[in-house]
Amino acid sequence: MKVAWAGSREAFQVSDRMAKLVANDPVFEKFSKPMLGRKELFKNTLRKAAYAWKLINDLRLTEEEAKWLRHYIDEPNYTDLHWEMFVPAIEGQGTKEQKKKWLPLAQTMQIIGTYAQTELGHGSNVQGLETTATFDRQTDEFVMHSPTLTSSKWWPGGMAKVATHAIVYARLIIDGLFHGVHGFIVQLRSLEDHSPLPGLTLGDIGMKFGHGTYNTMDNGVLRFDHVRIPRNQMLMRVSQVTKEGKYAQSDVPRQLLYGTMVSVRQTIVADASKALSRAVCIATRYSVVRRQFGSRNGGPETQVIDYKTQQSRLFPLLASAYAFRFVGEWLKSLYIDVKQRLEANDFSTLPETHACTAGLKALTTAATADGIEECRKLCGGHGYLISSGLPELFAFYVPACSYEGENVVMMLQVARFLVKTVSNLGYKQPVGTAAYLGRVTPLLQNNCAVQTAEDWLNPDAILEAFEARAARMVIGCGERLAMFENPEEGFAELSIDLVEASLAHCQLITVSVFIQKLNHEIPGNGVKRSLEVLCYVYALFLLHKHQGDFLATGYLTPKQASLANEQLRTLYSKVRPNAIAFVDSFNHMDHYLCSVLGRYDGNVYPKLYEAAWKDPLNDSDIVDGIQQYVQPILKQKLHYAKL
Ligand SMILES: CCCCCCCC/C=C\CCCCCCCCC/C=C/C(=O)SCCNC(=O)CCNC(=O)[C@H](O)C(C)(C)COP(=O)(O)OP(=O)(O)OC[C@H]1O[C@@H](n2cnc3c(N)ncnc32)[C@H](O)[C@@H]1OP(=O)(O)O
Ligand SMILES: Cc1cc2nc3c(=O)[nH]c(=O)nc-3n(C[C@H](O)[C@H](O)[C@H](O)COP(=O)(O)OP(=O)(O)OC[C@H]3O[C@@H](n4cnc5c(N)ncnc54)[C@H](O)[C@@H]3O)c2cc1C
Repeated sequence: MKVAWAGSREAFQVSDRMAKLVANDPVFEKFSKPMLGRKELFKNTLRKAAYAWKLINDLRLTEEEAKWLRHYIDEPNYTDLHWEMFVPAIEGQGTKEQKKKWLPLAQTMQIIGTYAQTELGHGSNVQGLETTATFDRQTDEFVMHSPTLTSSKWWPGGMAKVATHAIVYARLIIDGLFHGVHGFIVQLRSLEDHSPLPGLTLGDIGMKFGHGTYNTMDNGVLRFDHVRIPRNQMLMRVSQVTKEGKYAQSDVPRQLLYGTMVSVRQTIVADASKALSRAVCIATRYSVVRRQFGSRNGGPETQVIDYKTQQSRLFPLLASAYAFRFVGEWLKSLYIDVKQRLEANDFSTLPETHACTAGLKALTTAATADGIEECRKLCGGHGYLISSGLPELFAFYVPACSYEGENVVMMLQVARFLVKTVSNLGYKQPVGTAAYLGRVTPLLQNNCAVQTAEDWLNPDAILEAFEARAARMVIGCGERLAMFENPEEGFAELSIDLVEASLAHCQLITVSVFIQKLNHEIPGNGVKRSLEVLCYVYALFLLHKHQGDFLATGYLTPKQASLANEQLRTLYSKVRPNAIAFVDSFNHMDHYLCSVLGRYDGNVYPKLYEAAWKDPLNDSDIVDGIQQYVQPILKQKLHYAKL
C-alpha cells in the first residue's frame, strides 16, 4: 500500500530517504517553533533554508529529492516562491534569450525571485491591477510606478526581506495606450549588501493566522516610485515591445500570461493529499488509543474509533486523502503533457487543463481545510493543543483556499468552460474530462437501476450516477442561461447554481480517476481490494452528502439514496480493521507529523504529559507578573459589592 500511495517503488524510496534525512538532522528540529517570537522564527527559517540548499548541493540531490527535502522540512519560506513561481514564470513566459540569461542565475540561486502579482486593491481580478509599466522610447526602458495606495504590491512571499528579484505584473502603457497586464523582471535589492534599490519601498505585511507556520514567510509590500528597468526585462514570449515602441503579439495565446498559476495550482492539488493524510493519520492513530465509555465489569472502555459516528466522520476523510493523492497524480500527468504541448506551440488542451487545475484546486483545498478541522474535533479537547500538530497544520493550510485563485472564483472559471462546452455541443464533440457531456441524451433520460444496497458496489453504477448528476446540473444551467438576453448578466445571476454544477463536475473527475486507478495500476490483490473499499466510501460519502443534487435532478429515487447510505455504513466496518494500516501507508514519520497524538508507537499520554512541561510557563512555579498583578488582588480583601 505504501507503494500504491507513493505511485511507484522508486517514488517511495526517494520520499522515504528524504523524510529520514530531515528527521535525523537536529538542524530541522521543529517542536519548539511555536514558542519563538517572529524575528527568531524568521531567522530560524532562513538558517534551515540555507542549510537545506547546502545539503542539496553537497549531496547532489536531484530535483525530485530536493522537492521532498523542502517538503519534509515543513516550513514555508522564500524558496517556495523562487522555485514554484519565479522560475516557472521565466520558463513559461520568457523568450529563448531571456531564459538563457535568467534561468542559470535563478537555478544556482545567485538571484532569488518572487511572484508579485496581487495588490492591496486587487487579487482575483488580474486585469484590474493598477501598477504601471510605461515605455520610454528615449531610454529604451520601462518606468515601473505605483500610482495609488491600492496599487501597492501586497502578499508576495519572500518579497519583504529576502527576494532580490520579482516578476512584477503591471499594465503596459505605450504612448498613452494600455496594452493589458504583462510580467516584468525587476531587481529589488542590491546583490552586494541586500539593501532595497532606489525608488522602491519594501516591507513585511504583518503577522498572519496561526503562529509558527506561515509567519516563517516574509509576505511583502512593494511600492514603485518611477523605477526604470531595461526594455528586455518584459517577459516577451506572448507579446513583444520593440525599441521603436511597437507592440506586437505572437501566435501564443494571451492566456499563457496566466500559465504560472496553472503550474502552481497543479502542485497545490498534488499537495492537498499530503496535508489531509497528515491530519487523518493523527486522528486515526489517536482514535485507536483514546477510549471513552462502554466499560463493563471493570474492563477497558471502548476505543473511540469503534463508534459508528466517529467512523462516519473519519473514514470519508481517509478515503478523500487517497482520492486526492490519485487525482493529484493524474493532474500532474495532464499538466506534464500540456507543458510539452505549450513548448511546441500546441495550445489545444490549455482550456481543459485550466479548468481542471482551477476546479480541482478549489475542490481539494476546501475539502482538506475542512477535513483538518474535522480531525481536530475528532481528537476532542486534546486536538486543540499545539502539541497535537493539528492547529498549526490548519493555520498553515487554510490560506490555500484563497491563494492561487480564490476557490469560488476558480469554480466560476470551471463554469465558464462547461457553459462554453455545452453551447458548442452541436458542432464540437467534447473530449477528456468533458466527454460525458457528449452523451447527454442517455444521461438525461436513463435513471438509476440500483435495487439493493449491494448494487452500489459497482463502479459503472457509481460513475453513471456522478455523470448524470453533473450533466443534468450543467445542462440545466445552460438552458436557463439561454433565456437571458445578455449572457454575462445571466452568468452573474445563475452563478450560485453554476458553482454547484462545477463542483459536481469536479467530483465526477475525482471519482472517475479513483476508479480508473483501480482498473489499471494497483499491484497486489489485497491492496487492490482494500483500495476498492476506500473508493466506494469516497463515492458513496459524496453521494450521501450531496444527495439533494442527485434527487433534485431526478436521477435517483429517495429509496436508492437510502440504499447508498446503508451500503456506506457497511463499508465503514470493512475499513475499520485496516484503518491503522491505511494511515501507516502514508509513511509519515513522527518528525513530520510533529504530533503527540499521532505518534507511531501510540504512547500518547506519557508524551502528552511530558510535552506540557516543556511550556515556558512551566519553567518556574511563580512566573513573571504573579507578584505584580495577582498578589495585590489576593491581599486587598475587597468584595466586588463594595467597589
Ligand atoms: C505545516 C507547514 C508545511 C509547509 C510545507 C512547505 C513545503 C514546501 C514544498 C513545496 C511547495 C509547494 C508549492 C506551493 C506553493 C504555494 C505558494 C503559494 C503562494 C501564493 C501565490 C499566489 O497566490 S500568486 C497570485 C495568484 N493569483 C490568482 O490566482 C489570481 C486569480 N485570478 C485569475 O486567475 C484571473 O484573473 C481570472 C481567471 C479569475 C480571470 O481572468 P480574466 O482575464 O479577467 O478573465 P476571463 O475573461 O475570465 O479569462 C479570459 C480567458 O482566459 C482563460 N483563462 C483564465 N485563466 C487562465 C489560465 N490560468 N490558463 C489558461 N486560460 C486561462 C479563461 O478561461 C478565458 O478563456 P475564454 O473563455 O476566453 O476561452
Ligand atoms: C498566504 C498567502 C500567500 C500569498 N502569496 C502571494 C504571492 O506570493 N504572490 C501574489 O501575487 N499573491 C499572493 N497572495 C495573494 C492571493 O493570490 C490572493 O489573495 C488571492 O488570489 C485572492 O484574491 P483576493 O485577495 O483579491 O480575494 P478577493 O477577490 O477580494 O476575494 C474576496 C471575496 O470576494 C469573492 N469574489 C471575488 N471575485 C468574485 C467574483 N467574480 N464572483 C464572485 N465572488 C467573487 C471571493 O469569492 C471572496 O469571497 C497570497 C495570499 C495568501 C493568503
